[in-house]
Amino acid sequence: MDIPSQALALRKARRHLIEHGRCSSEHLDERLARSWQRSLAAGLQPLGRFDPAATLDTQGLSLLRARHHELLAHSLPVMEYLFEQVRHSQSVVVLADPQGTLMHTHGDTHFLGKAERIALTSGASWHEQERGTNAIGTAIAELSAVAIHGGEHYLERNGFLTCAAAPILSGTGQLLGILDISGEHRPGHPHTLGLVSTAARMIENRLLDAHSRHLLRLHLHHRPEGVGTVAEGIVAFSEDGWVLGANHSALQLLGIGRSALASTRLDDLLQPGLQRWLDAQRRAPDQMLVLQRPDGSTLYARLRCDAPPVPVGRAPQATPTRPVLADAATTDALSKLDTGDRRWRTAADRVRRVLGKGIPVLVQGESGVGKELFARAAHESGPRRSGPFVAINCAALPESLIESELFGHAPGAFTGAHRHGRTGLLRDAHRGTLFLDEIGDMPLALQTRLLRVLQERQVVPVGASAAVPVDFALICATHQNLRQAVDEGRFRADLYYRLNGLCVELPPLRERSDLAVLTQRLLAEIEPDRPMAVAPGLLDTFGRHHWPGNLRQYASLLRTACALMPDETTTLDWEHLTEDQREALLQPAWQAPVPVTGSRPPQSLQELSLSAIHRALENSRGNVSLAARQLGISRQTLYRKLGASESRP
Ligand SMILES: Nc1ncnc2c1ncn2[C@@H]1O[C@H](COP(=O)(O)OP(=O)(O)OP(=O)(O)O)[C@@H](O)[C@H]1O
Repeated sequence: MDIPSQALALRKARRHLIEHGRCSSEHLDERLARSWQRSLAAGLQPLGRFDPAATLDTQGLSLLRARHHELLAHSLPVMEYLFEQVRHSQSVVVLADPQGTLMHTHGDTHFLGKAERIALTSGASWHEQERGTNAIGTAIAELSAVAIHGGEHYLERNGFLTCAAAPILSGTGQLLGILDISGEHRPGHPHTLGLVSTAARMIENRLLDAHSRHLLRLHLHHRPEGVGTVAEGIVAFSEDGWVLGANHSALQLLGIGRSALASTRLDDLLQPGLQRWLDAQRRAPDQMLVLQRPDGSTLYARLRCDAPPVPVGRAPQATPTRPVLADAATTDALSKLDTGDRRWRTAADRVRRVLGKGIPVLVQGESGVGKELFARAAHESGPRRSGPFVAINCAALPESLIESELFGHAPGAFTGAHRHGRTGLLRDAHRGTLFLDEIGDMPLALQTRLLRVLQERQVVPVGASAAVPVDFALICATHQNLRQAVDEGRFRADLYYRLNGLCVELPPLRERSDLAVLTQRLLAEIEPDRPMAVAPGLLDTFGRHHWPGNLRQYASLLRTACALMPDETTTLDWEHLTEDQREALLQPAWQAPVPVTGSRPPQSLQELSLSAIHRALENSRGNVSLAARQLGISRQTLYRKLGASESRP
C-alpha cells in the first residue's frame, strides 16, 4: 500500500472503531489489528484520556532503576550514541522495563517538554493496557521490533507521535527491557526502526558478554570480518560444551531455536569439537577459528574465556549432566548480590547446596570483602529466612560481657546483671541463623563453651542450672587463617573442625573480574535517583588499585564522590574524588610498569608526555605534588593528562 492509501485505510479503521466500538481487521495490517484489539479489550477508549495514576513516584522509580541497574549501565552509552544519530529530529531515546515503565529518557530538550506533557517521562507506563497501541507496549506484546506512526496509535491523543521500539533480550530469550525512539510524527523516519533495533542488539551483546563471564563464549560470523561487529553471533557455553545462552544472530548462524538452549552441545553443531578449539586457543589465544557446520558451511569464530580454561587433555565427559539455565537459576538473595565474579559465584553456589542441611559454613576473606553481607544473603536464601539473623562480632564484644551476651544470664546472676535476666544472642537466633563474625578473635575459654553448645544444641545461661534447647544455622566468618591459629594454639582444633563444615573464601576486590557491574550496583544503591556511571579511564584505575579495605573502602569512596558531584552530573570522574583519594589511587602507578610505552619508544607527543609523567611519579615514589613540580606543571594538569590517557581505548 502507498502512503496515501495507508492513511485512508487507517482513517476508515479508526472511524469504524469509534462508531462501532469494534476493530475492523479489513483496514489494518495483522499486527496493528491485534494490538488495537488488545487495547479495546483493556477497556481503553480511543478518544479517552490517560490515567495519571500510571506514573511511578520518585521512590518507585528509584527502586525500579536499582532493580534494572545492570541494564541501565549497559544501555546508557548506547542511548547517548543513538541520540547523537537523531539529535535534530525532535526525538527522545527511551529505555523501558519489561512492563513498559520508562526508566530513562534522553533527548531533545524542546521535545522533552512536549514529551513530558504526554507522559513520555521516566516513571510513566507505556504498557498497551495503559496507553493502547504504541511502539513500547506493542513491542512487549509482540516481542519484536515495532514502529508505530501517527494515527496507528490507538489513543488519538498520541497521534502526533512516531515511535520505533525494539526488545532487549537476554541470552536465554528473557525480555530485559525495551529501547525506543519517539518523536514528532512527520513523514520520513524510514531508518529509525533499523537504528533502534541495531542499538538494542548492541545492548544485548554487551549484557550477554557481561552475564556470561563465567562461561566460555564463541563470537562468530560467516565472514571473518564480521566477528567483533554488532552483527556477530555470541554463544555462551559451559566447560563441558552445553549451549547455555545465545544472541539472535548466533541462533540463526547455528540454525537452532531458543528451545535448544541447555539441551544441545556445541560439538553437535560445530566441528572440530570443543577440545580442539581450546587447545588451539591455548597455543594462539587470539587466533580466528574456522568451524564447520553439519551442512558443510563455514563459520569464523573467536573463543573468549575470562575464567581459566579447561585443563589440556581433560577427557570429555561421556554423559555430561544437563545444566540449569542461568535465568532459571535462583533469584534468591545470594543471586541479587552476584555481580558476575566467578569465584564469588562459586562460593555462593556451594553455600546454596548446604542451606537447610545443618552444615556449618565458614566464610573466609580479607576484611571488608562483604562476608557479613554474604552471610545475611545466605540466611535469606535458605529455609530459615523467616527466622532471625543474629550477627555477633566476636572481636567487638568486651571480654567481660561476651559470655552473658552470648549465653544469656539468669535474673541477678552477677553484679550489673539485668533484673529480669537475658536470653542471650544464641537463643535470640533460635529458628534462624547465628552469624559469628571474627570468630578467630573469640577467647579460648569461650571457644570451649561454644563448642559445647554446638555439640549439645542447648545453652545454659550464666547463673542458671537448667539448659535451654537452641536450634540455629551457624555461619562464621574470619579474615584470619584459622588453620594457622589452630597450629599456633590460639584456636581450638575441635571447634575449628566443628565450624568448618563447608569453608568458602570470598575474593578480595582487586582480584574480582566483575568490577564494572559491581560498581554499577553500588552506584545504583548510593544514587537510586541518578543513572550513574564511572568514566572509563577512572574505572580502569579502580581496576588496577590494590583496595586494602576491599568493598568497604570502595563503597565509601563512591559514596563520598557521589556526594561531592553536582546534581546534574551522572559520570563520576577524577575531579569528583578528594585529593587523598586521587593520591591513593595514583600511588601504585610508580610501582606498575609504564603502561604506554612498554618496550617500544613513545610514538607520539601524548605518549611522550605520559611516559614523562610516569617516570616523574616513579622518581617521586607516587608523590603527585612532587612529580608535578618536577615536570613544571600543575597537579590539575597532571591528573588531567593521566585521566585523558586512561580514557583512550
Ligand atoms: N556486594 C556488595 N554490595 C554492596 N555493598 C557491599 C557489598 N559487599 C560489601 N559491601 C559494602 O562493604 C561493607 C563491608 O561489608 P561486610 O561488613 O559484609 O564485610 P566483611 O568482610 O564482613 O568485613 P569485616 O571482615 O571487616 O567484618 C558493607 O558495609 C557494604 O557497605
